[in-house]
Amino acid sequence: MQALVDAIRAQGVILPGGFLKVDGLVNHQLLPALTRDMGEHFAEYFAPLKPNKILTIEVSGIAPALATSLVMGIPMVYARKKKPITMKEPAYTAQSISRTKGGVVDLFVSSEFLGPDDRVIVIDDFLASGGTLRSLNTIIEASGAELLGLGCVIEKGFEEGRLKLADLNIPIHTLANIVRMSEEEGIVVEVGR
Ligand SMILES: O=P(O)(O)OC[C@H]1O[C@H](OP(=O)(O)OP(=O)(O)O)[C@H](O)[C@@H]1O
Ligand SMILES: O=c1[nH]c(=O)c2nc[nH]c2[nH]1
Repeated sequence: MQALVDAIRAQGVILPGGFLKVDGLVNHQLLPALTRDMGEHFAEYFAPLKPNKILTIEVSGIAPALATSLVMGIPMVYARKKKPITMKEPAYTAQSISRTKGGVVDLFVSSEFLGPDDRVIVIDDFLASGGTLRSLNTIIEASGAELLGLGCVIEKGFEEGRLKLADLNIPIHTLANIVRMSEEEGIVVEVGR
């Protein structure tokens, strides 16, 4: 998605530890036209798989997942990181590592909104190590739903999450790929794959 690549080149900042700050378009402020385009790209790519549900994880996955759900006309469910008292049991749970905040987080999805009838695509903001998708897949498997594919806004190709998830045997589609980034070279980014 060329507009996303341009926005990353214009606004992306390299932070210590191999982190990319894109708070102006993905992780803090959201841009309506860019976010709508993300949804349209994911919807077009995943429509042939005929999903009936989108799963994401709070917080930064919600915007691209909702944009996709609006175009596809299917519900979007987000895994919660704290179990509210309103959540109906049984809830499926898995642990994941928060890359930006550090530490282990618990993820919860109620059986009320995910089950054996669901054909699921996962939409998230970043694909880095692939650990988060692995955790969501644990939840999907426990629920009896079927995982059809993964869409992420930004892939950090140098972390090789795509390779690490190869055993899942699902299509993975990203909108921009960070090939590498360093002080010397800056952010080397290309249209996703
Ligand atoms: O492929 P991975 O190595 O798992 O990294 C990707 C995950 O890291 C971030 O989550 P995080 O909890 O840090 O941030 P958020 O609260 O902004 O969603 C991001 O939102 C992805 O879910
Ligand atoms: O804002 C972010 N920047 C990153 O580099 C990253 N990697 C995983 N998750 C991330 N979130």
